[in-house]
Amino acid sequence: MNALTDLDNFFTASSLMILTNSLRDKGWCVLDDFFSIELVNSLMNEANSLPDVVLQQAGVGRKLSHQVKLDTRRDCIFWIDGDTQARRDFLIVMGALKIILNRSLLLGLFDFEAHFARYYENGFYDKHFDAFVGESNRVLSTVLYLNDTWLSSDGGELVIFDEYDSERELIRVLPEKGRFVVFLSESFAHQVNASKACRHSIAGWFRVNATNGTVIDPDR
Ligand SMILES: O=C(O)CCC(=O)C(=O)O
Ligand SMILES: [Fe+2]
Repeated sequence: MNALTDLDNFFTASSLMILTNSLRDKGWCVLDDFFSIELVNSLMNEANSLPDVVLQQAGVGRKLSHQVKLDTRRDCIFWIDGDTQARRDFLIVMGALKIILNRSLLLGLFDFEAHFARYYENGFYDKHFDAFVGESNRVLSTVLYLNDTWLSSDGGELVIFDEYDSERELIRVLPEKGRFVVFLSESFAHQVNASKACRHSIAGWFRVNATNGTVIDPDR
């Protein structure tokens, strides 16, 4: 994959337009075929071949308030560093997207963090926000779905709720291969319905820098 010489090469002009317009107008977007199928395939191979022992039970809260709570969240995760070509490629592409989004929406995004997520049968994630106003530096949430096939009977939908009425369902997204979801982290409550098959995805967050007088960012 090329270095970041020509940012737009990774994406089609039309999908970038849909993404930026939707984020500006609604604050969320669902796109199919946003990434090349080669990249999605190699990420799926990686997700599939990660052995159970390297995955960690996902928790809620950050740093000192981090806790594993199996009654609210049941998925296993593996943070993505540039350890393999596919992971490096994904981070490069998301870095390109960060620059494009900063140029078109002036979001001031600073970095991107992401993990593979595996929801085994009966895995779920209760309704939550990825960020709380004034408490987090996560600005944009992203999810890329990897499973080669997904039937509606497999469940595992991502449900996004209305930003002004968090009881009202806005959209239900089936985790179909290559589907990419982006939404404002502080604005939209969402949940993952119980999955009846093993569900593979990459969840990621674009963040702003939270360095202040006492704490240096980045930190997880
Ligand atoms: O996998 C999904 O559809 C969403 C996951 C999620 O909400 C999260 O990891 O915070
Ligand atoms: Fe989330």
